[in-house]
Amino acid sequence: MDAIRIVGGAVLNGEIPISGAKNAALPLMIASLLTDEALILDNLPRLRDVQQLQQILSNHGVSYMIEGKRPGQDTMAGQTVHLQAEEIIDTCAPYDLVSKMRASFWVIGPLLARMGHCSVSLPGGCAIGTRPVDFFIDGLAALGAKIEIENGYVVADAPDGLAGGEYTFPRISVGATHTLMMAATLAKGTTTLKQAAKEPEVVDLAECLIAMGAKISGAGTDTITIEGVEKLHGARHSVLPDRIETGTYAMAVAMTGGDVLLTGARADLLQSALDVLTQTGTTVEVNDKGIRIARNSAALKAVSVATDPFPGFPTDLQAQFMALMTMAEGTSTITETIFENRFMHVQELARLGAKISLDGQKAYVTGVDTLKGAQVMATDLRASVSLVIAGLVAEGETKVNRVYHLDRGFERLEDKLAACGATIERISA
Ligand SMILES: CC(=O)N[C@H]1[C@@H](OP(=O)(O)OP(=O)(O)OC[C@H]2O[C@@H](n3ccc(=O)[nH]c3=O)[C@H](O)[C@@H]2O)O[C@H](CO)[C@@H](O)[C@@H]1O
Ligand SMILES: C=C(OP(=O)(O)O)C(=O)O
Repeated sequence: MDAIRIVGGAVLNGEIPISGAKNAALPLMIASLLTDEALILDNLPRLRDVQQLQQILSNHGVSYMIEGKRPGQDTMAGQTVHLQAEEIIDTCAPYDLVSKMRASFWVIGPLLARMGHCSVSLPGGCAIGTRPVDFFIDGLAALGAKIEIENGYVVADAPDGLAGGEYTFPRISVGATHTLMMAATLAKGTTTLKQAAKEPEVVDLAECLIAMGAKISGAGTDTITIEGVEKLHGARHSVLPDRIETGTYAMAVAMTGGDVLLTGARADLLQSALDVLTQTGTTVEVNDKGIRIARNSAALKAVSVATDPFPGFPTDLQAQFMALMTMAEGTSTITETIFENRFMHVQELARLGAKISLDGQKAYVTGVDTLKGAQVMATDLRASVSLVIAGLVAEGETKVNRVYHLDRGFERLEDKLAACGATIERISA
């Protein structure tokens, strides 16, 4: 199995192109199930989760065609992919496929809306908490579906189609908002979703659905209204830049020092994280090409953060920020409020010499002068990349095992960092 080998100590300088967002690409691909015409997605990142979802969608009958590059086009630019579900050939999403990633469960919304029936295995995804699906079940029931859980599958029926309804999410859920919004586009009548997620990926999906003929207003606020239509049609949509990839590289540069332009990044997608970085003493400058991150030899200041739904500090950047704080001056308190088990990186950061203590949902990180390279591994995607960030400054060699987690969500990670001067490579462990 591959591993990432890093020799710490290099300062990062140069440019890093930001890819299309994994967490927007996945629901956008799933939206292709809602129409028999082609959905063309530009700027789709090359990621393991995208490949995995392609397999799941192909099981339902979605054809997948990657457009060749035009002459002169950057070979590293995101892909353009045509997805077309001319016919749904299978309404069952089986355990083997769905158990590998959380987002695959979201097919339940479009399949039920288009076909009036489906059975979808309970999902997998990053091991960061129990991650129940009660909001999906209650929300789809509010749209008239009859739902049973049978042998690990959610079996959903709406033989006469879904009907518009009102659902208030008990707490903010990105995936349940995506799913109910997609389902409601083909329901008879108007649906109101209250306390909906306001994440940029929800807005991106809504924009794509609107381009497909859906009638949606309020995406990006906490109340989304969807007036059902009889049919959706094909459309072309470009996946928005990855705010978590952006924040990850921003923290890497803050960690090593240097000066890097994150090209194609959009500051409005992660303002809270950028504000926190500024407080650490890192320079954050927005220009017409993206976001420039720089830090000279001045020490990093410890800053405390609590994760929160958008526009708050994202839980998907919590591990990376913790890595940064391991080298800051003073003690930082990091509070995780979204997932109950998202501190799995703490013990691995400790292997590199970090000083972190845990008390329930709070981590207290006291900065140290040096980290030292070691063999580490993580159990989820963002935890894995936090170890890469720490490895970039740790003395000597760090080997990050279980690299498949990184491949789920970071496109060409080692190439992007190496191009800015990091000593990092993929090796066969
Ligand atoms: C592929 C993707 O986009 N994944 C993102 C998505 O995950 P995901 O959509 O799974 O996360 P949610 O927003 O649904 O989860 C938020 C909280 O709600 C709880 N909950 C959710 C649904 C439900 O039916 N019942 C319930 O209790 C969850 O356990 C969690 O505590 O949003 C998370 C929060 O920003 C991010 O960390 C993930 O990277
Ligand atoms: C938690 C994540 O992904 P997933 O929801 O697919 O597990 C993530 O992207 O950080």
